[in-house]
Amino acid sequence: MAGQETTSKSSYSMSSGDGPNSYPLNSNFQRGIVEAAKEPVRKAIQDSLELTTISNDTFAIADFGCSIGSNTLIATQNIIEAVKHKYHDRPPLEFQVFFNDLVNNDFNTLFRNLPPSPEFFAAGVPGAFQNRLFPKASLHIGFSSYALHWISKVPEEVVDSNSSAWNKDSIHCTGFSKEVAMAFSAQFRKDMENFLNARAQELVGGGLLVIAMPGLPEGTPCSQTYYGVINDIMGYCLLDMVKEGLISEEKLQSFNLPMYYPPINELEAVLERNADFTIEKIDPSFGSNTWIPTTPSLPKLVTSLARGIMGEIVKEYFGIEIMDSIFERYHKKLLENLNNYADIVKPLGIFVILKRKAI
Ligand SMILES: C[S@@+](CC[C@H](N)C(=O)[O-])C[C@H]1O[C@@H](n2cnc3c(N)ncnc32)[C@H](O)[C@@H]1O
Repeated sequence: MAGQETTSKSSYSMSSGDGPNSYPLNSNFQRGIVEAAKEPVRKAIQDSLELTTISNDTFAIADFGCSIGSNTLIATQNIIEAVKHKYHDRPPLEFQVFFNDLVNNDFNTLFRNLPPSPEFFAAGVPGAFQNRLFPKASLHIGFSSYALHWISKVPEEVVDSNSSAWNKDSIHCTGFSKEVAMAFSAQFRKDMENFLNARAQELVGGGLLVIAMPGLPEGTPCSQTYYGVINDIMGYCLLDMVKEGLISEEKLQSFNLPMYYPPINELEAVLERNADFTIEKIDPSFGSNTWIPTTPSLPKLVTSLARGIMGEIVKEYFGIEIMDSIFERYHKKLLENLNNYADIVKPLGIFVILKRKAI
């Protein structure tokens, strides 16, 4: 739709700074994932990392979609410890850690929170991870946690009122027509292929690519998962605000979240099609213990999670003046409907270890 504002741009990032609504203070769930990844990452480094040489004794690690808070620092520190342990009997390594995220990411806050004397050389690498970001064969380990479900853009047909895949009825998940779901799925497939192709060029032979991301168990509709609930509640709040005349219907109709939670079989199919990596491990029910059960504190936790993730998008699209009102409604709706969520499938993660084939 020429000239119409849509959410199809790819410049959104997590809520910046370190204030009460920022991503660093609202990402405990993601921290649980990074902590759960510690042991399988250690094991993969011990058993599967297969480097013939490490030139200049320099070991390069990149975190794709690192965001702002301490989660990326925990994840990269865990990798460094495991690599040091594996190579303890060779000359000491120097570590270089590259923190990648979109250009709008608040890299300043990230770098301000580095430990005073980090045992690595740190660098920020801005740009979309669907593209090449590093020279050929220059990385030993790539890592990405809870970032690859962000697709590079909302598919064009989804915001085109002339298309059968025009999504005017739902911001995400419940209410998606078959055509809308197919458009999101195709965009995810394309983005994931680009991500894998770029990393295949950047990793050395025998290097590892570690991925943790949300996904859906086979046969489970998104609406029956916490991921679906988180996004659908936002949709219901926005709809209420349309009814009250606080935002226009047209504005809501063109709003979509650039996210896709792949069913496990869709992700597996993309991984298997890639000829450059061997699949060392796929765990389709990863990290579910990091979630707390349905308790009265859940609405607060989920609201803070949703604000950390969706806050910037909502602010940019609907304006800063309605932010507090939206998230107050969000919290209230969760409280009112708590009983409806008792049977919702816990958030499930997918954990993948890939090894770059010899080049
Ligand atoms: C939910 S956060 C996860 C951050 C961090 N890995 C963690 O575990 O806390 C997802 C991050 O992915 C980033 N992201 C989304 N799309 C991206 C892209 N195409 N390229 C690079 N980063 C991207 C977002 O800006 C955001 O910081």
